[in-house]
Amino acid sequence: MSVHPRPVPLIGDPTAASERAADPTGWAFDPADRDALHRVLAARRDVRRYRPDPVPADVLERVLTAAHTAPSVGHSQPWRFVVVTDPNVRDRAAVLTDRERLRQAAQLEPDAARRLLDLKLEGVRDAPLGVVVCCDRRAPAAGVLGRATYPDADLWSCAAAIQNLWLAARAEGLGLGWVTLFRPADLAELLGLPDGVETLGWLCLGWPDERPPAPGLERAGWSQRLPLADVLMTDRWAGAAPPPSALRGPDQPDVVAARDGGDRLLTPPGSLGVLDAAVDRAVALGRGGVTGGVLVLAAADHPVTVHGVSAFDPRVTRDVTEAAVAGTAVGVTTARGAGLTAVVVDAGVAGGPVPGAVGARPAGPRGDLVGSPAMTAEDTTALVEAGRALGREAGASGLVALGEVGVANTTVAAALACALLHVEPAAVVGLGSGADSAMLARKAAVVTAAVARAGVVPDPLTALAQLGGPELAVLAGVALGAAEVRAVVVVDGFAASLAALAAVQLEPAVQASLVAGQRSRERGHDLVLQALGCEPLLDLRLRAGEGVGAVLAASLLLQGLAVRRTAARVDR
Ligand SMILES: O=C(O)c1ccc[n+]([C@@H]2O[C@H](COP(=O)([O-])O)[C@@H](O)[C@H]2O)c1
Ligand SMILES: Cc1cc2nc[nH]c2cc1C
Repeated sequence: MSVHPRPVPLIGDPTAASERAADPTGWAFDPADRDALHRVLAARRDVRRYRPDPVPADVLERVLTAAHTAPSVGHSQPWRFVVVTDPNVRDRAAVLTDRERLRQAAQLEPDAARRLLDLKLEGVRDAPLGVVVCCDRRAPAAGVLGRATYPDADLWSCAAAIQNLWLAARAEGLGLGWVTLFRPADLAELLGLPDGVETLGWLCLGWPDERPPAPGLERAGWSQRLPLADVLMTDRWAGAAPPPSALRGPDQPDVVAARDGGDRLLTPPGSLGVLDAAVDRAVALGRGGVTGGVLVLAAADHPVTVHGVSAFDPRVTRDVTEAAVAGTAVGVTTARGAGLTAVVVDAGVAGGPVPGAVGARPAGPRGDLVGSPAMTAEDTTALVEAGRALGREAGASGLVALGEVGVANTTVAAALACALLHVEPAAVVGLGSGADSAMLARKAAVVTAAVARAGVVPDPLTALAQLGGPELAVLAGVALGAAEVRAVVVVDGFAASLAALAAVQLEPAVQASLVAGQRSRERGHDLVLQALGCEPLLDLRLRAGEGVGAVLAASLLLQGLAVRRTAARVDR
């Protein structure tokens, strides 16, 4: 293997993963600078008394620049600083605080009220400058990275700007007092703020006429700084039960080592995109050396076919399964081309056991979902366990691809999706192997009725028993067993992905073993991939089932692993 000088980017971070690994602490400031930072943090005070002397423009610009250097959600920089020097505005603001002070005191018990009135809270009148930090909230939260989930993160960003301003002011010897004794609407009106712009209060800024060694409220006995231990918890809220889990994802050093390995190739880091992420995953699991794998193809029929929900006769399930055993069905043929072997599992094909297939068939009654559960709880558990054993075995040496065949199982999968994802049938009912609009409407009605019959579904095993199917129970088990032995599990289309999702809901660490092979043509598949947190390698609008997408992706992954093993390296 050839070794080349490391291509150093001309822009951005020039450091190499090897340098960072050799000295993880190499980004630190020297101890004197670090200690200075901590001195500033400890000496920051809320100042309420000021000298009237002006703040020089260059000093003001430094502290405002510090504020503007703050972190912000999605780099949205939502802060706007209104620097108030006009005595008219300042005096009117001071009146507002006078009012609120008395109103707040009136809410308190008499003694507490007197203590509050003893405090000098406003400082607005004495400070030469007022800085009103405003948050411009007019951009829709969903458009800002990180704000769709935490809509108030823009306000927190402004609070971070205030903290920066405060610390920078302290380093200059300036005092700052953060006053929130305002009705926000009053302050907004005083400053003429447009709708959608909110204030975070008024910052008094100027040379301090007090140099408090400790926080004023602490000295006045309102409160004490709590010991750090009182506010610190580890992993979970104190007293909360740990989640039961038998499996673990790869250790963090292995995750980082996988990325380091990628960084040593003669190519820009992550240049293979989604494939690189999948390769990293495999390497972190200790599977960087794999050169093959197994397609586990699970087959079953479904009583729900009586409702006219598939474009095909149920007999097709058996035909495909027999062809798979013979090595000629589309899925196993594709697997062979990809360098994978196949294990065909008969998880309940109608017409009796399929010769040559591994048998893992339900013993008890099967239901049509609408009138009765898909299968019994005992059968569900047994099938998951049978799958688990197969997964362990298949995963011992290589990749494990999940494939299924079962006429009408896109209806089954849609019902299972409703239970596992808490979504409406309309979001997950799709064309399957070729429904028309009338059949789509029947599928939606069947799924709706099935979900209503099943009622509240407390856990994934119950979901599989009530609204799933035997091939999906087997595949959920395969994912569990393969993850147990740290194999990479390549997931196929809609139904196979729901089996993987059931496994993840049973054991969250399974997710670390998953690679989404593809985004299929089926309507609800993307929602399932989102819930899995997996970006698919391929998007070919496949609707072949049988693990076709999984093995095509597995082939790509094997190529990616070979590249990772054999491509030119850089020297550091
Ligand atoms: O993988 C998919 O997302 C996918 C999408 C549509 C159809 N299928 C296959 O088609 C069959 C189910 O389709 P259907 O219309 O009978 O529910 C089943 O055998 C699946 O393997 C698979
Ligand atoms: C022919 C046929 C082959 C399949 N393979 C997986 N699902 C299938 C559905 C049909 C209908």
